[in-house]
Amino acid sequence: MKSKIDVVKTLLDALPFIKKFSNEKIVVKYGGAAQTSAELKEQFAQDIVLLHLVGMKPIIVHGGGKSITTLLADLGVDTTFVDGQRVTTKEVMRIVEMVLSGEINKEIVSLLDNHGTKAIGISGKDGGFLKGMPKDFDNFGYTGLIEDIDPEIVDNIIEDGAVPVIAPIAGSNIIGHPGFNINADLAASRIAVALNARKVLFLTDTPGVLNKEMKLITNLSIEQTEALKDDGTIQGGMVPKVDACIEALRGGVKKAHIIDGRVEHSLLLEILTSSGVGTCIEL
Ligand SMILES: Nc1ncnc2c1ncn2[C@@H]1O[C@H](COP(=O)(O)OP(=O)(O)O)[C@@H](O)[C@H]1O
Ligand SMILES: CC(=O)N[C@@H](CCC(=O)OP(=O)(O)O)C(=O)O
Repeated sequence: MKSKIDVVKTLLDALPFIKKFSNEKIVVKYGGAAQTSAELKEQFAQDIVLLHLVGMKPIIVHGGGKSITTLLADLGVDTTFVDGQRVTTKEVMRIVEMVLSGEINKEIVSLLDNHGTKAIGISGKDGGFLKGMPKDFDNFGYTGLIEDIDPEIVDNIIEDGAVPVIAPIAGSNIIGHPGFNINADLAASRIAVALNARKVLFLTDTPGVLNKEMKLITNLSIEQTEALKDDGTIQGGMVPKVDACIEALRGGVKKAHIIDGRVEHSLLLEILTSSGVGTCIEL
């Protein structure tokens, strides 16, 4: 058991990190793969509440790919992925919006609320936050890219002392358009850049970026990351994730981390300790 002085030391160890990141915006991409158990979800909420209470400005962008795939299967609707991105028919788009905006977004908001932090859930359709455009309509349908961001609604939520919780769906300027399904990793990086975030963290279901021997790579430059994509070491869902890290870094975010959302309190370990966890990508 820890002695009382050990407890104090743990708190003091966190002090430089609290000073460094206090008042800074930190975008946390909470992937569907890291939302697997009720216990992990609770711990994630506690981590966000603590970061918020010590003065940081966490912004959550969530995924939910696994839940979307499960509901589509339950409904007997086929779904396919190309390079880690879902092909989104009009029918799939309805389910994507139900799961992301209707279910997961509100679940995260309630969790944060239950732990004592005011949270406001929106999708990119709210307040004209994200405007999308087709990635490649013929091959991907309503899967989109972000064309434009108006950060005002999120800045207002932060100013109001709440944590923004964002579902990665973009609106359209065309009347009656169903909107766009945006890969949550790519949404997180664009949002991090537009909001001048200091850091972006991606919580997922692997220890970080793994090499061909399945060992964790703790630090990567952009060039090294591109090389791992080119030689096929990085595949599937990790492709949009590292693309998102690179986009965030090129847009001025100082560090991008890919960390294991299955590890207890991985967010606090990464942000408030010197040991860090997962893969850190920087310029
Ligand atoms: N080099 C790699 N290192 C780690 N994971 C990889 C790598 N290449 C492919 N992957 C895959 O990427 C997955 C993470 O992406 P994804 O399933 O989309 O997660 P999330 O729902 O968190 O966005 C991992 O579970 C793993 O199967
Ligand atoms: C275009 C595209 O692929 N959109 C994703 C959106 C959710 C997501 O990105 O969820 P994860 O972060 O849990 O993978 C999808 O439909 O699954």
